[in-house]
Amino acid sequence: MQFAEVKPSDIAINHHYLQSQEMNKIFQQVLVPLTALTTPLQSWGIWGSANQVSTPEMVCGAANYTTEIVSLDPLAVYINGFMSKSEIAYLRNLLTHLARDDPMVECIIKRSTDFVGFIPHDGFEALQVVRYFENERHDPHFDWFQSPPKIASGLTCNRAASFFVYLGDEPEGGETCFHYLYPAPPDADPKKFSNINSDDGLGVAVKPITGNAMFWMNLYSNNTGDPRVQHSALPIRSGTKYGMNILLKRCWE
Ligand SMILES: O=C(O)CCC(=O)C(=O)O
Ligand SMILES: [Fe+2]
Repeated sequence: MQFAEVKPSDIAINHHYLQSQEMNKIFQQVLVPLTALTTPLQSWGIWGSANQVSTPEMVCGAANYTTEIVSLDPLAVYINGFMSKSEIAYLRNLLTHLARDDPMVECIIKRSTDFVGFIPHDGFEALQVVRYFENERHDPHFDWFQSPPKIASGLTCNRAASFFVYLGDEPEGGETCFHYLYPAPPDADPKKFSNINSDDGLGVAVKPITGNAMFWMNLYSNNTGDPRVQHSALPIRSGTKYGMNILLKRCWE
């Protein structure tokens, strides 16, 4: 089976990542601060651990996803059907007035908390929804902070792991590229994955399929950041892409 190859030169130089004032205004009141990665974390400690979470039966279906391990070390997992079409429709309809205690937000946090299982953590940051228009992209970056912030209690916190959930539409382009993960094997589903044609032979690109998600670890167990999970989003060639970051916190003394 042939994979469409993505060349490193396709990967982001001048990305425009939701920096317009207009977009910021739209999302400021929302659940969902559209923060750039460098924005200080206003929300440490607000989003909670499992015991703060209710089960909003009305809007939150039973988890109904399947998983495929993309990389064992660093751990990276592809999730089929992490969010259902109706959950995504609900989220996208309410995007501009969704409250922090909205049952759907609680549902997503609960599902994510269940997924991370035994991984030591301190709850989640506020959800971040991002939108890309044509030609927009996200340059190679880490989700973990190189200088992790100290919170009021004196603890230092960083992003232990990330989920990125594709919320539609399904644009041309817009793949999430992991530059240092091994390429997809020949029997991987080409609808979901393609390979990066890099000099070092590494790299996998994940296509934005609505409802599916990637999960990966950002920190080693000694809390230092793992450079192997550098990633980027390729430019949208046509269409629009919505996605959601669900970022797992970990704090230490
Ligand atoms: O848009 C993507 O595919 C990835 C986005 C991302 O890495 C981020 O928002 O931190
Ligand atoms: Fe990221």
